[in-house]
Amino acid sequence: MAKLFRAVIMGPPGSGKGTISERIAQRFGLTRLSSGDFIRENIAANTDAGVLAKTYIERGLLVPDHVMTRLLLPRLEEMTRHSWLMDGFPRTLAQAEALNSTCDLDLVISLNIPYETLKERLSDRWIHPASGRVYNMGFNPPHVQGRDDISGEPLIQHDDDKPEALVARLRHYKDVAKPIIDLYKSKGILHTFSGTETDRIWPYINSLLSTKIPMEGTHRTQRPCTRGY
Ligand SMILES: Nc1nc2c(ncn2[C@H]2C[C@H](O)[C@@H](COP(=O)(O)OP(=O)(O)OP(=O)(O)O)O2)c(=O)[nH]1
Ligand SMILES: Nc1ncnc2c1ncn2[C@@H]1O[C@H](COP(=O)(O)OP(=O)(O)O)[C@@H](O)[C@H]1O
Repeated sequence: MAKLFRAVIMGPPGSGKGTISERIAQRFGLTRLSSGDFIRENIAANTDAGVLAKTYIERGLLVPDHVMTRLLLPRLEEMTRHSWLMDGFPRTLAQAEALNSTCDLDLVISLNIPYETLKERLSDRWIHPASGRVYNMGFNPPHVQGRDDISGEPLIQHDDDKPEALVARLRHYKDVAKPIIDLYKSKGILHTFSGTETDRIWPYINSLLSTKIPMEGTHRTQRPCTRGY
């Protein structure tokens, strides 16, 4: 029987996590989860955690670990029938440890992309906030300028994609990601992909996942997101 599959994708801002997650979700039928989208949904719905999270995001800060885990872990525990890929969580070692005590991950993808490449990409990134679809005016422009391909709704640019904010984000990523990457390496589930172009990295990710993920339509088992099952 097909086994459910749970994975995390990590990488600095602009490394292509959103773009690659979307491809993985389409190709393998995984549910794509994004911590940022989830927080934005909670802010829009005015939940207690959303209101609290907003006060941090507005100041350009990470949402504290206890708020993130309270928001996300119950959601993951509900996903007993879906294979999923998580983007944006864990972002600290404490989050990784909390996830580890709730869920057995099958695989972690870590993207290793040069700084100059990241800077170029992010200055040209546009997003459809409702779906999380990302566009780049050179790499994958929308069919109609400024509009999402599927909904036709307007695209927006995040303030923190500006160059001055980016340097600090990248430095911060390096510091906090190192212990998380070490943790997943020690568990033997880390796969690192390096390069300057998503289209060149994608075939390697695709072939790795083809050997690991049951294809869409074969998700027959139920697997609680709890250790020990
Ligand atoms: N020129 C070029 N642009 C790319 C390539 N791959 C992705 N992009 C574009 C799409 C976006 O506009 C931007 C960043 O990609 P993503 O939003 O997928 O990155 P990621 O989710 O890691 O960023 P985040 O953590 O949300 O800031 O770069 C590539 O190979 N070449
Ligand atoms: N795992 C997380 N831990 C703490 N804060 C988070 C986490 N994921 C998202 N956030 C908060 O939500 C914001 C938006 O997240 P995201 O959409 O991933 O965009 P970005 O990382 O590009 O800022 C982040 O800047 C951060 O404040």
